[in-house]
Amino acid sequence: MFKLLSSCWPRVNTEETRRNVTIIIIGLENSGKTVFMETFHRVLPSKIESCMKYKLTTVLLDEYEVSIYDLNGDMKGREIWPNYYAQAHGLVFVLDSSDLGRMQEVKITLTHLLSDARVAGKPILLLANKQDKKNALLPCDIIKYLFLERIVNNKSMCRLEPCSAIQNLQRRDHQPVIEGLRWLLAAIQNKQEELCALQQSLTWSIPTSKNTTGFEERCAPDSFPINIEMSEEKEQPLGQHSMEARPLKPILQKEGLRLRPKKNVSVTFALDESMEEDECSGNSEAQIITEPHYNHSADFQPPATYTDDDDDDDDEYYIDDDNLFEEPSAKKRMATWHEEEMMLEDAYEDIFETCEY
Ligand SMILES: Nc1nc2c(ncn2[C@@H]2O[C@H](COP(=O)(O)OP(=O)(O)OP(=O)(O)O)[C@@H](O)[C@H]2O)c(=O)[nH]1
Ligand SMILES: [Mg+2]
Repeated sequence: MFKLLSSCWPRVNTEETRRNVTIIIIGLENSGKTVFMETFHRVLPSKIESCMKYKLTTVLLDEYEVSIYDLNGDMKGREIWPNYYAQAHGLVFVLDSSDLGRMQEVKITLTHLLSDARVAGKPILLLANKQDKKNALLPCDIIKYLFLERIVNNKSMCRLEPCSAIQNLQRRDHQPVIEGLRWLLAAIQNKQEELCALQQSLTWSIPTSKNTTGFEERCAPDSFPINIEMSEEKEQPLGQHSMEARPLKPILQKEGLRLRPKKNVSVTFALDESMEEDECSGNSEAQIITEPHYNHSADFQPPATYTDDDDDDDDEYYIDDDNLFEEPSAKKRMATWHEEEMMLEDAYEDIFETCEY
């Protein structure tokens, strides 16, 4: 049934030391998932297998052997996604940043996804694709539109990576998406113990090729050379500890609390307890972020002041505490939304009626 489309797998002496990781790449149809897979296939040593329901690409990146299932995003395809949740160690969710009309659908789909027990606790990389398009939303806008702070309401680590699959392919600048993948792998490794415990507690089957090992094997010390010693605490049934809804504090990866207005930056969400002291120094910023400030009207009010603390004209801004995700460019864009804004305002009303946090 499986058709081997290509095989350019290099012989690696370190094969036995590679860590096997399974990832699913999902998102609405037309968001660009398959183009990303082409990128991975082009720039990384890889092999592809495909069948009617999915395309499996296995790539080598650093010390990892990563099996990535590219699942269709149409309604029929989405019905099949859950079959893969338990198998996946982490998720890539691709969204079309330029498709304002479908942001509500993205939000509902993401909310549904993240509330699934088989997904809870697993790291998720959000690729905010099609940033090459004129009307593409910036990360700060997307965070607001999707209520990301709230829907990533479990122990999941979440990174939002603005990117363009097409531009990546054309310019051969694959850095953002490869770096995003590296982040996901590192986050998976950090969560590995917990993920194994989660997988063992859930029994789901997934179609696998004869070349793909099952999750149990992947979790075995032989195939995942990290020495796993399950403490009694880790072996406790999951659900109370790891899936508990907790407030999240967004942090800006590497940039601290500094934003460059013209630059698209990655944004990582982390749990309170996983934040380092210096990542939320002063605490006041994070405190304000977790306050319930996503009320309907406030979201669309023009952002307040931005202050450039230094006089060096370096075009960087320190952002007021209560506007962490506002950038001047986003501010300008928000001011010019018309029909789309109205539509999304309606969507927000729906969301507030249906979502409990
Ligand atoms: N402008 C632009 N177009 C893109 C980008 N990425 C993908 N596309 C286009 O979006 C369309 C859909 O891309 P696919 O990769 O097939 O989308 P998909 O998410 O795999 O869709 P399904 O398989 O149907 O779920 C194609 O016409 C791509 O050329 C991008 O970064 N910028
Ligand atoms: Mg596709």
